[in-house]
Parts: sequence; C-alpha cells; structure tokens
Amino acid sequence: MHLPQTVEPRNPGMDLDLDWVMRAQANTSAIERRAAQLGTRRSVKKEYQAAWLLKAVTCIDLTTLSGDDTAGRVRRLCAKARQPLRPDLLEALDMQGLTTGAVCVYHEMIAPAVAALEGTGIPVAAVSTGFPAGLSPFDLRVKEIEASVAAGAKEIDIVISRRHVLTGNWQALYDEMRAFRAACGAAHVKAILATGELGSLRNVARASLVCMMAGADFIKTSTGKESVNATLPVSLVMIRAIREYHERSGARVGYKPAGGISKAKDALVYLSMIKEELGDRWLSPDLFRFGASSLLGDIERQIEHHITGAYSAAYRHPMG
Ligand SMILES: O=C[C@H](O)COP(=O)(O)O
Repeated sequence: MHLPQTVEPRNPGMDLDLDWVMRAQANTSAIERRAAQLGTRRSVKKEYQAAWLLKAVTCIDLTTLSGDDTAGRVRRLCAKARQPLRPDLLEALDMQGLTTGAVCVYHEMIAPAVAALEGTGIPVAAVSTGFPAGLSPFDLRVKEIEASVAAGAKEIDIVISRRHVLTGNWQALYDEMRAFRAACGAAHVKAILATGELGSLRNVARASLVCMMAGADFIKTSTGKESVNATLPVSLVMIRAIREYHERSGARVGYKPAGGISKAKDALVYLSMIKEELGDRWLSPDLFRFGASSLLGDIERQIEHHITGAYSAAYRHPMG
C-alpha cells in the first residue's frame, strides 16, 4: 500500500484583520473542561486502535533536533521513516508501503536526510529562523529559510517572535510571518507558536489567526524545547482557530502538536480530537502531523500487541 505525501502549500493567506484578531477569545475554564473530558475517556474502541495507530504513523514528522545530531543518526532516522514498523508487522498488516509523514531536522542535517529519502516521496522538514528561540537577526532568519529550501527541504518549520504576541504587536507578527512565507517559496511552511511561552490561551488563539492570515500552511504548538509543550487545552484553541479560519476563508490549515508526545494512547486522543473538532478531512498527513522524536517506538509496541492479541481480526476496520 503506497501512501503518497502531499506538500503543496494551500493557504494563500489574507490581509490582517485586526478586528477579528481582537475578537478572538478563549474561555479557559470551558476549554479545560473539554480537554479533561478528551484526556480521560477512552478515545478509540479497542478493536479499532491498530487502524488508528497506523494512521498516526503516517502523520508523524519523525524528528531529531539535538546538538549532537550526526549524518549517521539522521540516516538511521530516515531508515525508520521509510520502514516505520518491523518487516513482519508490516507484512502481517499488508502495509509494506507505510511511511511516516516526514523527517524533521536542523538545517545542517538536510543533505543527509534528502539523500537517504531519495525516491521515497517522504519530505524533509527543516526547523528554521533561529530555532528554537527565534531571536537571531531578522535578515539571517530569512536567509536561513532560503538556504534550507535550496538544500532540499520541502517543509520549513519557522518559529515566531514570541515578543510580538506578548506585546500585542499583531502587525509585526503578521509582517514577520508574511516574510517567512515568501522566503519559503513552494515549500510548505509551519508556524511554531511556542504556546508554552505565550502567556494565555487568548494569545494562542490570536497568534494562530494572525499566522494563518499571513499564509501559514500549518500551525504548530511548540519547538519541544519549551518547559511546557503540546497540551490538550492549547490544541483545542488552535484547532478551533483553524476551523474558524476555514469557515471564513475556505482555506484548510494543518495542525501539528509537538513536544513531549511519546505515548500511543496520547496519539489516539489527538486523532480523536481532530476527528471530532475538524472532521475526517483533517485526519491526513497533508493536514495533520505529530512532531515527535520518540512516539514511534511506543506505537510499534502497541501495534504488535494488537496484531498478536485478541483484536487481530479487526485492524482493517475503518476508523469509528
Ligand atoms: O518538533 C518536534 C519536537 O521538537 C519533538 O519534540 P519531542 O522530542 O519532545 O518529541
């Protein structure tokens, strides 16, 4: 089964609508109640879990973002992206063409990743713009994007300037994102909001809208380096901003929770939240990704458990 990856940008953006941005609110207690409900109930019936976990695999941006990354580590990561589960599991599931959604690395690791993924259709995503703090000079941040696109990255994960959000300078955030979008050219752009540093859910809602208005193809929670990374309340706020933006503009923007997602059961919660809040169209690697360095191992263990266990006959069932 071949699962082609799509990297076409799809959000043309729009003029900054400050009234809309300022109207954006987040009812913190209602959001937290809903998040608690999502986090504690069983998200997916047991007999369907293997099918959902296979879907999760296709949506992983398999990531290494460490100071001690080497070409060898990146090649091993790419081998895992090409064949994310053990061969016997893939054969049992008849999923030999299964791949992760992308591989995500720093700029210096793009070349070995591109070489290792040649001919697979798996895109290389590069973190950029002075990741993770985003505090290097603006012109260098733009040049970094251009260099990564020239090196073969098909997706660029930029970090926004948190200070623009914290000071309510929405025009500056919009202009910055617009410039990053332009520098990406045909590459797909994901805007990392670093939500753990934005101070409030209302700021998360407003920053999400501004980045989408400026043309972000995806909005992403975190770099993985903040002290608080992806959470369910933040995800609900961002997903609802995506829905609102789609209703108003017609454009579909993707969602990427990232940072600290390492358990298969958490992946199922995210997928079920996406299904309920945005619908099935978003349950696809072109509109949903997990940014994760250590999720795949647990998914592999859980899939093995499912196909060797009592639910082995049911893994082909549609998601329900
Ligand atoms: O963008 C991806 C994140 O940096 C990955 O975070 P993680 O290492 O906590 O999975």
